[in-house]
Amino acid sequence: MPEDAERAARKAETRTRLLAARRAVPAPVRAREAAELTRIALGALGAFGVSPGDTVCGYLPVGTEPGSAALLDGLRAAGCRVLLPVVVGAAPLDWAEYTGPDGLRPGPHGLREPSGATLGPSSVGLAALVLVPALAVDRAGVRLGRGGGHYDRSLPLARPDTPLVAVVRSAELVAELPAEPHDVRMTAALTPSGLHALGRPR
Ligand SMILES: Nc1nc2c(c(=O)[nH]1)N(C=O)[C@@H](CNc1ccc(C(=O)N[C@@H](CCC(=O)O)C(=O)O)cc1)CN2
Ligand SMILES: Nc1ncnc2c1ncn2[C@@H]1O[C@H](COP(=O)(O)OP(=O)(O)OP(=O)(O)O)[C@@H](O)[C@H]1O
Repeated sequence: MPEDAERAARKAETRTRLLAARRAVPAPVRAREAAELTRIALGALGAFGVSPGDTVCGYLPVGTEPGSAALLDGLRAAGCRVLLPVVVGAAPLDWAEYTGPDGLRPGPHGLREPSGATLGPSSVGLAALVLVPALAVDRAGVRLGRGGGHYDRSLPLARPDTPLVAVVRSAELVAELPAEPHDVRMTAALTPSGLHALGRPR
């Protein structure tokens, strides 16, 4: 098998294994982990250089993903403007403001997306912090996502000094993942056991 096809097959297999492991976590454990993620993320805003009035790009978890709407509500209560991704085919992600649970409508892949105006793909460049959904992340900051390449096309539009924080379960922070040239490196991992700096600080 050519090298690329081999790596793609390995990544697909890893995604299947990680999603199955997430599904095996009992709902009460997931809820406890989500509460820890909220506590740790809100406690770390100052360390990330995020102040009231700043914009934070987050995401609404789908299925068994770590995270919660409560984390987004907490960011808003801390005075942040929260943007959520809006999928537009294979283009870089668009973004729209999260105004609370009532301002959402169903999107693709079981996602809920803001029903308000989209702000354009470059609005990720307004973010003081980006919380990035991931299936796994390694110590060097290499992220494994859903396989659509959405975040890899969008994150180059973030400011170079903006922390890019992958949100994962503790077992999903791993020693090494297969890296590709287009992979945008994460600067930290947010897990229910704490925040972990990854790769080289930026
Ligand atoms: N919450 C969240 N939002 C996101 C992403 C993500 O990974 N998580 N994305 C990252 O790029 C983009 C959307 N890409 C996605 C691609 C596939 C699936 C997916 O496989 N959904 C499952 C249902 C969820 C599950 O049970 O795990 C499905 O369609 O069956 C979700 C999002 C932008 N928004
Ligand atoms: N910057 C980019 N420009 C064009 N294509 C890209 C870019 N980044 C990734 N892709 C393409 O997207 C596909 C999926 O990439 P990858 O496996 O890294 O996705 P992922 O990071 O796991 O997914 P996601 O970000 O959607 O969660 C690959 O075919 C890759 O070539």
